Amino acid sequence: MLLNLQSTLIGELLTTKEARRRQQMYDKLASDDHFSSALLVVREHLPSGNACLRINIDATKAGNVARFINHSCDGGNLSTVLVRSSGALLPRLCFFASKDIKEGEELTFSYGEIRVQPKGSKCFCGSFSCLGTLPSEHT
Ligand SMILES: C[S@@+](CC[C@H](N)C(=O)[O-])C[C@H]1O[C@@H](n2cnc3c(N)ncnc32)[C@H](O)[C@@H]1O
Repeated sequence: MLLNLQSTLIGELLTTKEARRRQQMYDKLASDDHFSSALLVVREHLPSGNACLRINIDATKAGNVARFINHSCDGGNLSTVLVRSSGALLPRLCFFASKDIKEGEELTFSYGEIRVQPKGSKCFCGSFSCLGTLPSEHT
């Protein structure tokens, strides 16, 4: 069976100041193996490369099923797209299947390319292109 998947990430919308505060707190808690955060910083870029929009979505405490999607270094089987609906102040971060997904297959996407903490949290994506650590950026 092939899935036709479309989902939106729901979570708290944070100011950048609050996102930075929480990220520091989550990094400390991450030393405990049982803690997992779901704070995503989405940046939209102009063709010049400059960021023109930043959205901080924290689904750690309140969110929907999309908060359980793990990272894969090979890009996974989902793509993220910012979708704008007329009348909405902010775009929504939506996930679309980027390839055929078999029943029971784990849903994954790439959390990003940058790793500012080379000895950061270990990545267990298991893909051939796994870099060994999860993506990390200065928030
Ligand atoms: C959005 S949550 C994903 C769901 C999470 N695994 C859970 O069970 O709640 C993001 C967190 O999951 C963990 N995670 C996601 N992808 C991972 C991977 N490839 N390897 C190791 N941990 C991962 C990290 O702790 C990360 O901060």
